[in-house]
Amino acid sequence: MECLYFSASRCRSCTLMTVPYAQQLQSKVEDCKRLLADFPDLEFLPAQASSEQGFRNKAKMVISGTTDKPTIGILDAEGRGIDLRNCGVVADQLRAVFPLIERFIHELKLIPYDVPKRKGELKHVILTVSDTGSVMVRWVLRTKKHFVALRDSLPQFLEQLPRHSVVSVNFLPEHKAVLEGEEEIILTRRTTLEFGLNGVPMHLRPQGFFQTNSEVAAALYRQARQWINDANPESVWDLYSGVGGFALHCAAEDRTVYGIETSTEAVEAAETSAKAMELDDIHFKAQDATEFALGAGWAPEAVIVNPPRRGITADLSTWLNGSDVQQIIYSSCNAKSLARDLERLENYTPTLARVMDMFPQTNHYEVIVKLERKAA
Ligand SMILES: C[S@@+](CC[C@H](N)C(=O)[O-])C[C@H]1O[C@@H](n2cnc3c(N)ncnc32)[C@H](O)[C@@H]1O
Repeated sequence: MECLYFSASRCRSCTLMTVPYAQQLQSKVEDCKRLLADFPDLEFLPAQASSEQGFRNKAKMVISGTTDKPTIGILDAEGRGIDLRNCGVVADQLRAVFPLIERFIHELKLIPYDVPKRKGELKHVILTVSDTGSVMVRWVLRTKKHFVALRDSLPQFLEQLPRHSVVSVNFLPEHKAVLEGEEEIILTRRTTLEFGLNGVPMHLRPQGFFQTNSEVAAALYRQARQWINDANPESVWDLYSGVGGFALHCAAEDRTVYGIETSTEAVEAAETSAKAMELDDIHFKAQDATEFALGAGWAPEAVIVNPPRRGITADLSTWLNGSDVQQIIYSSCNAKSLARDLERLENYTPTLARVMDMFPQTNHYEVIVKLERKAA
């Protein structure tokens, strides 16, 4: 893919930008095979490719420059803004929102935050687009100074956005290299962005986690659903369930499903989906995954885990080894911690793996692995 920002050295985030896509995919599969080389029975299914461009459903943009001439993009090493509004990996529907952001910065006289001087108000805009085309816009402000202006202009702003869009304001008062603060005020009546991956309604709240590549996320959930349905377990736990993507895809008649996740907001979002799908034997709980497993007093037939980059805890691996769980599906965005965890899961044989290219143009990838319990 051609990127003028990359060739002009204005942005180097996409480290593989000059590598042909087929080669990128092949080297990710090779990297994954190398990291999982200690599991000789592991068969790799063909990798799931992604679109090369416009695949990111989320854009996290730093606002800098001035009210008259804001930059929407990143900061250079000195903390000055670099405009990246034509970034090719961001979804077209999000790029279409940038001119509107600029217009509202002008019209409402919003003052971009100046990092070196530690002055100004508007720090970032964080945008997400759902697969149905609705958009979530989050304005990240230093203080409440511009809040009323943003709130009062909401009707005009919403008029320019796709239907069912969500708008919020987040406050990040500290001078910190983070993207957002804890306090968030949702301005729209609608509080969640609705996705419909594979026809399954999923809801994202402003501070929640959602896979950043909708096309590949849909393929990931289909893969997990297929493996679960092949084994047809009566009970499934989805640990680290987020807004419930795996759990909701694997729900079926005569199957009990639990989704366990620490974020209460994500759990509420998952419950909204379950209600909309009229599923009764699916249960979401806000709890630490290891704590839940160790304290449950029973084990399901199958467990899905999709932890953050650090992987699952040693205690959870130990518990799984000693349980009656017959099948584990492990979806990981870090094959190194995955390799460590598969080693610890000594009572299971990893049998199938599939690289899912969630993050094209970078070295990162998701991989999903199926494990079967070894015969006693
Ligand atoms: C990689 S995301 C996966 C989310 C979800 N499975 C999906 O497909 O979108 C990891 C999730 O684990 C949650 N999490 C982090 N630590 C946790 C813990 N100790 N116990 C349970 N969930 C946790 C995070 O809030 C996040 O939603």
